[in-house]
Amino acid sequence: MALFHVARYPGPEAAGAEAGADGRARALLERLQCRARERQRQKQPRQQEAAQSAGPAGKRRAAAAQTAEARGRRGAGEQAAESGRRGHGRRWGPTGRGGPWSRVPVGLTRRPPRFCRAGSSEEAPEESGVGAEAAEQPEAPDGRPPEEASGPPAHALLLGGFRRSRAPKVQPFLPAWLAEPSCVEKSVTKDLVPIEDVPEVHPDLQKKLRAHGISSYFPVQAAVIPALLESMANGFLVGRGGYQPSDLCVSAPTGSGKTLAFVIPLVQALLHRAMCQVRALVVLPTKELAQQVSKVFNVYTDATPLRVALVTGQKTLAKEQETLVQRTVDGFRCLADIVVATPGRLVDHIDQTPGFSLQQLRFLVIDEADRMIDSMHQSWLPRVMAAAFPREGTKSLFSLLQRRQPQAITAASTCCPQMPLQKLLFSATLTQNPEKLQQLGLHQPRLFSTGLAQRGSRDADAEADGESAGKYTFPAGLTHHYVPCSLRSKPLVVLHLVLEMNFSRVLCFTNSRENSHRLFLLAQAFGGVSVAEFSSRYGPGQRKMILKQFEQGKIQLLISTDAMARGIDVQGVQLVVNYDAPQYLRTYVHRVGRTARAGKTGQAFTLLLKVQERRFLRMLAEGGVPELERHDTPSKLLQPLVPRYEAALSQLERAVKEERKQKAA
Ligand SMILES: Nc1ncnc2c1ncn2[C@@H]1O[C@H](COP(=O)(O)OP(=O)(O)OP(=O)(O)O)[C@@H](O)[C@H]1O
Repeated sequence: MALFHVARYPGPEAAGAEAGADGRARALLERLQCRARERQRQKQPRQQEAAQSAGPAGKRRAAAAQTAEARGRRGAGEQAAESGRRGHGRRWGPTGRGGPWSRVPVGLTRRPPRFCRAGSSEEAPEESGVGAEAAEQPEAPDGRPPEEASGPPAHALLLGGFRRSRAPKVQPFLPAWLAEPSCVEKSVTKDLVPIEDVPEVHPDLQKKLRAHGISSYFPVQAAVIPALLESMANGFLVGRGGYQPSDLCVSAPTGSGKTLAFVIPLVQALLHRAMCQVRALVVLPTKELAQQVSKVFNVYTDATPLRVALVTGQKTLAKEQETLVQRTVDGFRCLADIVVATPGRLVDHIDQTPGFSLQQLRFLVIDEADRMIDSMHQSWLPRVMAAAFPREGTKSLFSLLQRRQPQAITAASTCCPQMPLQKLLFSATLTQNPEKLQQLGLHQPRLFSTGLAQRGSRDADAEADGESAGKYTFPAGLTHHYVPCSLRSKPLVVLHLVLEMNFSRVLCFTNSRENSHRLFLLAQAFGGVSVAEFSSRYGPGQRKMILKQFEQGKIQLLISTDAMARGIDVQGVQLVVNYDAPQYLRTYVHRVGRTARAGKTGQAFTLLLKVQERRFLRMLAEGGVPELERHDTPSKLLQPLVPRYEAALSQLERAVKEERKQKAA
């Protein structure tokens, strides 16, 4: 089983922690030295005074104390110099060579400092450990503790008297729109709104919704659809008085129906457009997701004049160009009203497709917005904005409607009708970090959220970048479990879960392509379960086929990398297994969100090694995951599978060798 790599959490055992402890040790040591020197400076006049008043005996004691203290300072100075020389390497105790304790590595010691009496109970464990290294002295040769040996007298506190005061917590300042979102019910089984109760939606669209088995709107749809329709009440143009509609951000759990929350209003807004122009652009992180969203658009634009183009790189550039523009005698004709794209391919078309124009773009939807913000380094958004807002003076067929970036409203700016560009952000894990959101240049944004309002702004700083403070909400029908197991037994536990639970669709996530492939080969060799893998080893066409077969129930166990963790909506996934525990809470949210969608129930099992347990469970608890149920798999349950498993392992070894040979050839 050494063939499987397991991503380990960087626990205290990890080398990184040791390096971190070194850095902290050095900082603490410097602080201690500084304080000791200061205390000494304050003490010196008092000692001299006392010595003068106590006569020759007192003078001797004072001199001894000073000598000892100087010795202590020298020792600490050497330590600091030594640590400076060695950089981040492993360092040794302060008095250097000789003493029986002196070769204890700094990062490993956890004893409290003997000289740090005051305040030592308040210190963080790492700091206590480091402090012990910094301040501790060797025992005297006669075995007496240093206080009793020839060092300084007990009352001469060399280092100590310091108390670690808590730094006041900096409260974040959140803009009002983030701090006070419009609250949305998180459960899709509560607060459903019958379709007829939202009369703003076009009757044809209502009919289509019913035809597809949708009789009520989920809470996020009931909140967002009317808000969006209202913001476009003035048609494509800016409202009277220069009114520009607000950008919208939507944060709602996985499987809560966010896709229809933008598809319905966008289709309705474009239903009566006069000319075909690209008015709506939807950007998504992966080809599969883009394909899924374009399918939903196709359903609701069917039997309308609206055209949807998918640009993801699945076809050649030329083929995609044919769906976007057509050359005419006097220029180009646009062929798409709605473009669904991945960012890279979109930029290719902006650069290389003659006649492809975003100057009439009215809606920019950024789905899986937090992931898209992470990919901002690709500069796709500035490229889209530059294409959507032409430089002043550029001649255009639609110069009457030529628009400028939102700016201060003046009498002059309101005299020409302008088409606004409204940004719509959607995610189950939308960041609340204002700095990150600022990169999107949102205009008077409005937030719809299922979870953040209850927590208020206080927790938002914890959320700022990462993964804590109970900020995410999960589908109500999802139950979370963890399975303690060893590295050796992990594949066996997966097979046991799949066979024991007898689910027709199980999605199993690993942290790498390699792990997915080997687990797939092993499960295949084990037999008794129809298994496939989904990763970048396969081309888009093959991946599409695999997804289809999985949806049809032809594949019982699909082993996947995180390529499938986000947004993919496969009906009837009952069980998600995290073969490798995800490293980030966001990843966990999206992986387990492939089950328990649209009000259904589902289960998530995470396999945890002993070293991962504490940290992983803490991460989830801080992130608002309902308590995980422990699911033990005693060896007597696994035992019957072992002989087949051993045989499968041998087959796997052979298969891996064979693949290596083929690669090398
Ligand atoms: N009002 C509704 N009634 C019944 N089913 C619905 C409704 N709205 C959406 N659905 C179904 O719910 C499922 C999940 O919807 P969708 O993919 O939009 O979720 P999501 O919120 O985008 O999830 P994720 O965050 O994982 O991308 C889809 O299969 C969709 O058809």
